[in-house]
Amino acid sequence: MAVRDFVGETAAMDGTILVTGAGIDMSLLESLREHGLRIPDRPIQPLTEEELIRGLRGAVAYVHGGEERATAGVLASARETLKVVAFLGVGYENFVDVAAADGLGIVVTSTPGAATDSVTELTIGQIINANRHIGQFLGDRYPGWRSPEELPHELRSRRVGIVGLGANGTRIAEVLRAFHTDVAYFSRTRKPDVEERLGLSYLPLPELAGRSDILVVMVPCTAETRFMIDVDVLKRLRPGAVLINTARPAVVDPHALHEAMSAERVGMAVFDGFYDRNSEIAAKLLSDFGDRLLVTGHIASHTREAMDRMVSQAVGSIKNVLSTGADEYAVGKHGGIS
Ligand SMILES: O=C(O)C(=O)CO
Repeated sequence: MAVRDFVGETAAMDGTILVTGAGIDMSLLESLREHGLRIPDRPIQPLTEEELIRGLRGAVAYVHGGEERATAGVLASARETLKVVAFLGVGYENFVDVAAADGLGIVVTSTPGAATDSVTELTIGQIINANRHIGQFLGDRYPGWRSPEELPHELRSRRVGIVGLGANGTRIAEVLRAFHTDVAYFSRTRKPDVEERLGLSYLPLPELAGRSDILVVMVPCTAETRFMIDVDVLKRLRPGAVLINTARPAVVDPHALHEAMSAERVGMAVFDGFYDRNSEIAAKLLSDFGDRLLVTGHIASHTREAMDRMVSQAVGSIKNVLSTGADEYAVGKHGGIS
């Protein structure tokens, strides 16, 4: 389809835009009216596939800011009108079936960099929280340490390993270095410039785990990274280590985590977003480890600044796709950064 036809068709369609999620400033979408899109009053939070399919009826664009899954079936149901899915965030892998979208000619975009500071803040907050046992002493509880060995350590004397040195991993390393923390990393591709700038050392994953008091997981969840933090990695951690996973839960094998927490190899684990709560292993982890397992409800990018940045970036991407069929933040076969 020629670009002009594409634009003309879109404008003539007077289609809608489906917006999902929470905390989205809808006024940031106003300029999409120029592209013939009707803007809804508020985002919705579809809970079921049927609700999502219904929400997508007549939609030309879809801002995905919620926790719903745009499966192959969902996307196929919208194929007549849907041109673009703008995912708010970078971890789209388990939320949008990009291969199916590619097959249907629907462009999927993401928002790299928009939430980096927010994700970093939550991660650093949880590192400090876990390292200093803040949660344990809330309510004016006095520790009464039985020995000096029980005392927590300053970050200056902790060894942190970061798995994944993308934008988020790099920013986390930068902040940790401000605490004079010893930081090493593992990444699919080595980053000599970052190593030099921040004084980081690179190690293969097993070695990285073996020297880490705190292991931070910051990789997308793909076929390659699913369960990459497995029994072998966890058993190498220093006893009582802290595992911080503010990326995607499934990067850590939950059965291996249960084993490592039972053996107190992992002293504390932190997740932002968790495994399917209906699964037996999720229930077991939550019931067996109490306040050694800290779980937040996927809030890493939930700040006003990150949300506004992500929505503005998504609006730019939607405009590009509707007017040219392409965008620099497109993922999958449409290229771009991921
Ligand atoms: O960027 C993303 O995909 C996030 O989920 C941030 O938490």
